[in-house]
Amino acid sequence: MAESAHSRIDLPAGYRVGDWLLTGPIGAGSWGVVYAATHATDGGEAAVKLLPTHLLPPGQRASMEQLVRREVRFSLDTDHPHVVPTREVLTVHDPERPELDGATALVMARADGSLQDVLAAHRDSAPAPLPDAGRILAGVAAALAHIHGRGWVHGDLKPGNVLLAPDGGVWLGDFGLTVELDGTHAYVPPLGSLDHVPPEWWSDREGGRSVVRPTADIWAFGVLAHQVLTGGLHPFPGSTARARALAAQAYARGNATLRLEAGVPDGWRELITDCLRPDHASRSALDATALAARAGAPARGGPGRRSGRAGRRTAVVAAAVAVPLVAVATTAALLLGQHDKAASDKAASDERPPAASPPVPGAIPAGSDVPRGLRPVITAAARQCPEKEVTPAFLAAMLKAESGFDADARRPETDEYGIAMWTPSVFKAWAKDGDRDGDKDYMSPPDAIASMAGFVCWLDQEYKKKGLRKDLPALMAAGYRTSSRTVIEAGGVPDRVREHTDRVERYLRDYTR
Ligand SMILES: Nc1ncnc2c1ncn2[C@@H]1O[C@H](COP(=O)(O)OP(=O)(O)OP(=O)(O)O)[C@@H](O)[C@H]1O
Repeated sequence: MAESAHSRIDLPAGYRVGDWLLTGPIGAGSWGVVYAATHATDGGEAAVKLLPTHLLPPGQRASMEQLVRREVRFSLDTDHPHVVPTREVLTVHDPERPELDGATALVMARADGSLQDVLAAHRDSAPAPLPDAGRILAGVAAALAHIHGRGWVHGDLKPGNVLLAPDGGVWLGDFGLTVELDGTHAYVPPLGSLDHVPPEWWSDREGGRSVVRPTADIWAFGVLAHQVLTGGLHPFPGSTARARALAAQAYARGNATLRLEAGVPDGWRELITDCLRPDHASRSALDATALAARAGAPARGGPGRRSGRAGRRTAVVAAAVAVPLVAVATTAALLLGQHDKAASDKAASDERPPAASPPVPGAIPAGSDVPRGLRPVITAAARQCPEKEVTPAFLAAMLKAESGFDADARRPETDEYGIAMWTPSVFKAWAKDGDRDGDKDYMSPPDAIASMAGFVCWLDQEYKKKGLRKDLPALMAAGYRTSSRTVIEAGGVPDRVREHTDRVERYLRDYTR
């Protein structure tokens, strides 16, 4: 299925999608292909995931389109240091390439590679934790806690979906199976990595769809943690993914015991055991918040703590004799077939305590007065702009200064309306359909905020072109109240809007502390 959707996509270097020039393919997944790209004007780097669904047979198209819509929605609405940042979402218009015309393009920050690549590189070494194992797992667990906290389930946690950022950061990616819970569970097509789905995945079906719960991610984390801490070994025996899945089901039925690899450090051993409880009910004692706390707490005696390096090496060598190579499949889906990979790792490891999640620069602080419901809208709007000054905190400061976050604000005497105080005729030139309901309405906060983000982004770029690089937030606020020309001609903030721009700067400082 996936092959037919994107296997014909073969784009030359320099192919343009929006403002992005594709430089070469990175890889392909179940229903998309990912290209490296650079920004046409500022040279910034990105990864562009092209998701063509229109060529699928009608029976598959509807459900794939739904998955793509969810992936886009989740990606735009999520802002977390351990979730791959999405810059913008575009639609490809290229009638000369029917295989691509109409495809969704997800523009993401570009990673250097995935955890799967690291495991593959260690496949011929003796089983041992990957360098940085604790930090990687703490990052993944923090991402899961965030995702679950917002009422979603990732649904496809596996090493291939853990991306490693150029600065060493850890990002969870690929939200193709990510789904918002409806109460305690949700339904998705029966897709997923056979090596990472929980035992109940095979039987818990309704109308041909799998029931998915947060505990499915917890199970997948247990498998992934075992792989990371052993250089790739799956916790269940078997030379193929299907054999390992059968072994996991035998364990879930009580016909086999869980035998983790001997070299898994003690604290992690207990955590992995809790993640791999045999059924949803017993696993649900561990939620993702507790998982993240335990995965990120080596200094307090949590999983990362371990006796001396020499002791670990002895255990690892013993394990290497007892358990030769266990193949690890990274297959994407039942629908796609499988490929196996043997994996193991160097005996030496450097398990550093995980760094605490750094605050995202420019994010809206948790305790601020920005209305909760607006935060994802503002965050998604800021993401549409590649300029570093256009942050969620800046847009929030602008909205507070413009309307005090009042969606019904009106100033008829100056012809300004709504949360972003748009003048209707000006709005028309910048209008975006932020809530994607088919129209663009300055009284709709998502439309007004997305349009504001687009306008201030353009202002920022105009100022930079003219060599105005200082106090850009104040200049954007001034340009929004007057015009870019007024600000450029004044060479700074015109006096008549100084009071307003001071307010924006003050709010921005409050949100940046
Ligand atoms: N932001 C990114 N930066 C760099 N590489 C990426 C990025 N996102 C995905 N990739 C890489 O692109 C390839 C395809 O990724 P994609 O998420 O489409 O599929 P997958 O996770 O490999 O498979 P599946 O979709 O079947 O689960 C993978 O090799 C992945 O590591």
